[in-house]
Amino acid sequence: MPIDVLSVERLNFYYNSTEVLSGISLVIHQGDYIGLVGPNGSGKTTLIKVLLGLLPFNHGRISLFGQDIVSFKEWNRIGYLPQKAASINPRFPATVMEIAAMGLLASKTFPRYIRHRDREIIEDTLKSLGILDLRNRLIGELSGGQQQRVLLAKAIVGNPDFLILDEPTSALDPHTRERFFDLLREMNEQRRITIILVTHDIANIGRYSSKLLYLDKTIIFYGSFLDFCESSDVTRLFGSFAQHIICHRHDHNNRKTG
Ligand SMILES: Nc1ncnc2c1ncn2[C@@H]1O[C@H](COP(=O)(O)OP(=O)(O)OP(=O)(O)O)[C@@H](O)[C@H]1O
Repeated sequence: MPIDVLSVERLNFYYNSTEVLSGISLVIHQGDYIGLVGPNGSGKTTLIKVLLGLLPFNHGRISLFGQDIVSFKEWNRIGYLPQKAASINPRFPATVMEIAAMGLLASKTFPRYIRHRDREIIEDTLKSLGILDLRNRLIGELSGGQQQRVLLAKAIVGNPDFLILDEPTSALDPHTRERFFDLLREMNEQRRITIILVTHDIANIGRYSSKLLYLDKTIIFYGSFLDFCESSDVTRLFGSFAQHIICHRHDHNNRKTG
């Protein structure tokens, strides 16, 4: 039986005494591509940080690749792009190539140095994100969108099994955004990489992901787009307008591609 990429049982998380995540239970399978949506302050980033072991949770249980998070060590299997990619120290003395290389070094056992083949992999990744020509520039000298692409390169260069992206396209121009989503689709469909994508772009989310996770402190909806679009519970909860916005684009894309 295949091992679940992620399993969460009855998770609760508090900041001080304020409950931010309540009774979260979910299972993510290999190859799932999940759009994580919800209003501002609904706990999306907090959930991601808890899943990455960056915040200690109060109650519940989390397993990654079948192992309890408490003893999990294979963090190199997970690529992560944090939300505030643009808040880079302008004096950070690393080039684009060096930042991207960090994502590859994390997955290496000793000796940890970059070989010729690694350099090719890094350059291919930079090229796929349209930033190969920036490879020798210092990260602090780049624009917000360029910096975001560099951090994306770092997150995906090690070919992770599980990719978690917190609003990855907020600083990208439309052309780069489309290229980026094509790249994610290829990683998901051809390499079966599991993806969680946090986004506020609900009008387009159905074009990219296969499942929707709607969070508002607790899970409001988690399932396929088909279920979301056909559910009368969803209509009651979100209103037919919001449901239509999400489902219309999904239908449109299915017709286009299918
Ligand atoms: N370090 C912190 N200390 C205390 N409260 C926090 C902290 N970080 C976030 N919160 C609170 O936790 C709640 C969830 O925040 P979180 O950033 O997870 O939401 P989000 O869904 O990612 O929001 P957004 O869509 O605006 O990015 C909010 O009420 C926020 O104010």
